[in-house]
Amino acid sequence: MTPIIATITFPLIGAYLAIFWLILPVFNYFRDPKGLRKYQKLAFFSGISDIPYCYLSSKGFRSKGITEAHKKAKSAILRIGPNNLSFSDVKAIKDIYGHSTPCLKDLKYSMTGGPHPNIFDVVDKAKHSEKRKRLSAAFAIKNLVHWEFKVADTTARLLNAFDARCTEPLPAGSNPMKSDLTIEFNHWINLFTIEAINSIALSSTLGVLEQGDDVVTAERMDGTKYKAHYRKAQNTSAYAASHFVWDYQNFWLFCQLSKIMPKWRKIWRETEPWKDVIYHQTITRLDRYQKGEKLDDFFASLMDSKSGAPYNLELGEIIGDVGAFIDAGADTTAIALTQVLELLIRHPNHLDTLRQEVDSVLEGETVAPFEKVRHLPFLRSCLDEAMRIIPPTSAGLPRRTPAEGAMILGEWIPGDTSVSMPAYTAHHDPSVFLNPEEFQPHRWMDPEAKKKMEPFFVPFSTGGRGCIGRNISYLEQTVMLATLVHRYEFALPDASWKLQRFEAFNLLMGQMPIKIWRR
Ligand code: HEM
Repeated sequence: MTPIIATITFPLIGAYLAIFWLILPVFNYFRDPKGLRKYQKLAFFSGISDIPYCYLSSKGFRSKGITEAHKKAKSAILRIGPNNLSFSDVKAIKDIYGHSTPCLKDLKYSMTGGPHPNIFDVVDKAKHSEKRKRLSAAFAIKNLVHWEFKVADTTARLLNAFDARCTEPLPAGSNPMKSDLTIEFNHWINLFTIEAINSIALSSTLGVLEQGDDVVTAERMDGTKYKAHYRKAQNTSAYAASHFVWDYQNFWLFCQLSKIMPKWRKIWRETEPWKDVIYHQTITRLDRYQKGEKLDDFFASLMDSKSGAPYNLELGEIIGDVGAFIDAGADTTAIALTQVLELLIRHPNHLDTLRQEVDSVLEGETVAPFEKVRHLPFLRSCLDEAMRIIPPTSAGLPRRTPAEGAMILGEWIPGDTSVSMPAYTAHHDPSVFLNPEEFQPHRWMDPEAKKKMEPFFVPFSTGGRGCIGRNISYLEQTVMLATLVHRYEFALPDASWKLQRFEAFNLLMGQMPIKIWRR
């Protein structure tokens, strides 16, 4: 930069920052047009900037941070940004997310979505209903039977990998040797959920379970192909956005500024293949469709109505929705399965109870048949209790009040305000879940108690924008957990070992090295 340009540029940047980051926000804070100044703040600067919330997000567990901040402030409503309110009373769930809420998905979704909104990030109610209706049959509980054989087949492929990595039984009371920790469970279970969703959604087999890694083909729109890390690209995309997206005004600027740092340049580079993986998966399946192959998968429901009439969607929309399935449908279920296994290994009494229940219905099958295990009450209690204690999507899902405002928790919240309630906060409310920090699957076994807890158990969110893949996830989780506990014994490195997490959009899990051996 020449000295003359520098003399003009730096004062301009300085003036921009002073006006838009300080003078206007402070002026608006005191002018208080929406009356939000009465609420307690997450941090000293939360009334004038979203940076404190971005900072909390960058620390890796914002849902827990927000839960603690509500407790510390002894307040059910917390101002977490100039135009952003967090709620901690479970009664707010219905107001913000319930079927009759007037709130819509917040700006976050359009900012991180692609050029064609997909079923996950589309904001407009009518457009969302149209998409959801098209896909509802494919996701319906009565149609699970279509996907069961795909899940069973993928489970059997994971067992091949696990059988090959089995070790000798662990002598009672000892810790495994490092060389016996042959399975990084979170890695393998992610490969399983990646294969399962690609099979269910696109009739595609990637071969990652046979390879033991996440390397797949990515394809640019000009047709050039290259090899890319599927899971790494997906997770890094969520990781990168989660640092900056909460400041809607400055999101783009923060992303660009971050690229000054070599660490962030590398991170953004690693995100790039994700769109090319989605493109390759879509184009490959589209080619099979155009050649007249009849396949039973989500893609088929996206292309033609039940009577066979084509929807004639634009390619961009098809790519968008395929991206939504394979993005939303893999890591969430993998997080749930890693979490439940960790908790069960740490609570051998519950693992024993679960084994007895599963063993009582299985008769030598390698993969647990869904029909035999789907109604086992303790199995379902273990899955739900793990998703209660650590919801895979723990953080507050941002919604926006309509222009005319909305009643939340008995308070009138002005229009165009961001509002949210973290599932983590709801699931750790002691007035609903007694001793919320304890893993107690039995809490779900009493039908009366269950009825009281259920409205506030929201790992899949709730209402019209609740998870459409819930039944499929339960299918995968139920078959996988029953199969694993029936076939293997497991051990963690030692009692002090801790599972690492980073909350991007979902609560991504770190490595979980385990020793396994056949029962
Ligand atoms: C344990 C597993 C899962 C959890 C915890 C989970 C959680 C959620 C949550 C909390 C939402 C609402 C997101 C928001 O409002 O921003 C959601 C939406 C969604 N999920 Fe899941 N999910 C899981 C599995 C799946 C699976 C297997 C699929 C299969 C494709 C899937 C597909 C979707 C889609 C397409 C949406 C958007 C629905 C809409 O807006 O109409 N999810 N999920």
